[in-house]
Amino acid sequence: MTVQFPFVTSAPGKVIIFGEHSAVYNRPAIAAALSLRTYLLVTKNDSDSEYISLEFPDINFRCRWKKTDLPFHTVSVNDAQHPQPPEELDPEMVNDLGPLLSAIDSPLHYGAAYAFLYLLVSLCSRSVPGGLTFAMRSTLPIGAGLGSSASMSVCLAAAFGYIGGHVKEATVCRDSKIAHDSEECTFIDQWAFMGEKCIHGNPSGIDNAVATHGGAVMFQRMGNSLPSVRTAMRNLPPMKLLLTNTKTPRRTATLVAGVSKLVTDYPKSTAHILDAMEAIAREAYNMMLRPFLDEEAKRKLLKMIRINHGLLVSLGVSHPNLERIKLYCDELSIGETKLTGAGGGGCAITLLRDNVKPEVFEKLNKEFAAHGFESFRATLGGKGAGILISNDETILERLTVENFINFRSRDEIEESVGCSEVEDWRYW
Ligand SMILES: Nc1ncnc2c1ncn2[C@@H]1O[C@H](COP(=O)(O)OP(=O)(O)O)[C@@H](O)[C@H]1O
Ligand SMILES: C[C@@](O)(CCOP(=O)(O)O)CC(=O)O
Ligand SMILES: [Mg+2]
Repeated sequence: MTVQFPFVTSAPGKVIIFGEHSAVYNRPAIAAALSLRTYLLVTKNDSDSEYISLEFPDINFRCRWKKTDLPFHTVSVNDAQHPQPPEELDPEMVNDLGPLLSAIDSPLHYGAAYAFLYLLVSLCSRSVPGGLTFAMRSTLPIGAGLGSSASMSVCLAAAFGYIGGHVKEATVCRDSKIAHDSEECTFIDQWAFMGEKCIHGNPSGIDNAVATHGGAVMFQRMGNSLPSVRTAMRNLPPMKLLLTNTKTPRRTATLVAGVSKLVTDYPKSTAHILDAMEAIAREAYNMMLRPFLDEEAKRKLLKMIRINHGLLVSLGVSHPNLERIKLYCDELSIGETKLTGAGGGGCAITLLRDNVKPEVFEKLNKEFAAHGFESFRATLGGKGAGILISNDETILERLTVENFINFRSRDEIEESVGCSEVEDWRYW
């Protein structure tokens, strides 16, 4: 299989509707892909063939490594087989990557570089061409609970899987159905999970599953040695969701570690909290299987959002700014609010009641603007991992590192290379 450069891979972010954090403790959770996505451009420059470079302007980070310094010797290559991800990060590889990462002092940069190198060395052998540059841009807010880390890991796993010859070029075009499944998807999903491990230690796998397969899922991790269960929810009933970003930065790694400590220190009481979260996710799943929600179902779903948020508060993962959003939405009676993703800042979702008057939203937006919060309506259940390989001159002109670095807004990214704008995108 010949690899054609340049190419772009892409994957969506996600919204967890029920079950964040409890998902890490093998409880079911419900999440859907989001219309905001990450794009990874891969270009080849033959005059710079000793190096592999990354350009991650979203986090103000660029770095490059000599190809001969990469620890390819830690991977045993069997050309007849595609590499299988280990249960845990490989200790030898982790050890050998240490010196390549030691000069990086920001945890944001460190996590991104660690996932990048781990997946590069695992999926591309020594024969990886030198002179490659990987430029990443995201239309998602980063570190805000919408799964930017998983969409990044999926883009990396897909790109390295394609370069390493483990993932065939995708063929499914734009109009075919969402929540796609294939051998390639399974491979990308499993390796993206390793990327998530590099970034936040103990992921459940729900974010990479949604970013790979798209659509909406009920997901349950079954422990380290058993495969997770992923049930596609094909007809998510229409739900009016408002997403609000507190813009308060936080790291998933810190919040997941905080909950882990609480679960260790208070095993009995936290077990009840996690059980309650499981019950909510299961009840919500049964309700969300219906093609539409009657009044009674809507009322119940609103209450479940409220209960789930309360349980997350008790795990210590809310933040005063998330509570402010909840307070304003409660005061104006526009719906029920819960944090989404790891919490501690980042985003809240509000399930809106019907018939909220436009002037009420105006009032709410003024309150939010005064605090620097940003609200947007989300489209849920979009496409999963995709690849753009094109021979069209007008598209090729856009696929330059410089162009990727200089995009100034979400709209510019979407208009230039976006999945919703460019016809040539294909999905695995
Ligand atoms: N576009 C991007 N460019 C570079 N790194 C990214 C990008 N998106 C995500 N990351 C990595 O993922 C981390 C954020 O992951 P995380 O804390 O799990 O938050 P979330 O997944 O909710 O956005 C960042 O610190 C960075 O290391
Ligand atoms: C808290 C958790 O449930 C979701 C984290 O999502 P995010 O990184 O905040 O987008 C962790 C996980 O499931 O891996
Ligand atoms: Mg994340």
